[in-house]
Amino acid sequence: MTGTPILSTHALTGGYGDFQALFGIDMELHEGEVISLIGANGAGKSTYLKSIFGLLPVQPEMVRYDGQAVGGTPAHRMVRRGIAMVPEGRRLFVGMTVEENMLVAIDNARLPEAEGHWTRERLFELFPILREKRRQPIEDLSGGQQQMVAISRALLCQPRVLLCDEISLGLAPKVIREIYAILPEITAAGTSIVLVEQDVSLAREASNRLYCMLEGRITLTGASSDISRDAIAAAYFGASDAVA
Ligand SMILES: Nc1ncnc2c1ncn2[C@@H]1O[C@H](COP(=O)(O)OP(=O)(O)OP(=O)(O)O)[C@@H](O)[C@H]1O
Repeated sequence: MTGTPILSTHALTGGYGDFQALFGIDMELHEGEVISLIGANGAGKSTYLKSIFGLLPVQPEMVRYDGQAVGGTPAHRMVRRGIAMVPEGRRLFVGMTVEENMLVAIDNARLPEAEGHWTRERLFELFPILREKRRQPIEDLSGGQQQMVAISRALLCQPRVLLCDEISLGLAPKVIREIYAILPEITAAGTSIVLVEQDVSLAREASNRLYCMLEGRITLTGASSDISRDAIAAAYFGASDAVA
């Protein structure tokens, strides 16, 4: 790909205290693109997203966003700059309503709701069930509906980059399709997406390019439509000939 990426990482290393989980991750995300990151449990996908998003320590030059070194910037400032995350497990606020959960990140948003593309009204059009349930406590919603709230909360930050950590996990196929159907709308609105996804078929279909991770390293990358299933299987499980 040509041009300056909106987000990139450079020999990114990281982990938890003395435990190193990531060993030099290079990645580029260009404007309007969806990239997916696949890999087995424990490969380091969530750790990688957290490292980008300022939830784990990294060196400044390891993460570049919009032409600047931003590695290690705290998450709330990342949000203000234009990076938002839908975390694994959704992390919604129990005891608050659907709408309160949606609004919780707005104070920190890159743009005020009225100036941004994403408004509650727009999100209620995309996810009509949330309009219906807007005054209900979040714990009364199904898993899929809660995921819609988590995505809405992130979009209300008006991000230029959206990091999604396993948004399909534990959801019924119909709900997954409903949620994935809005990804083109998100990119059309000017937001590029990094998608961590366990389901390889879903990851391929939804993304322009794919990265496969194994034990903290990228073992395969290429255009999602070009990479063969055999190459993915080899990269996923660690055969030495996994080359795109
Ligand atoms: N809070 C933590 N403290 C210490 N080690 C951790 C912590 N979270 C994850 N790890 C370890 O870091 C490595 C990478 O885990 P990570 O959760 O990033 O993998 P993953 O690819 O996202 O897997 P999953 O799909 O299961 O979430 C694993 O060895 C894991 O045990």
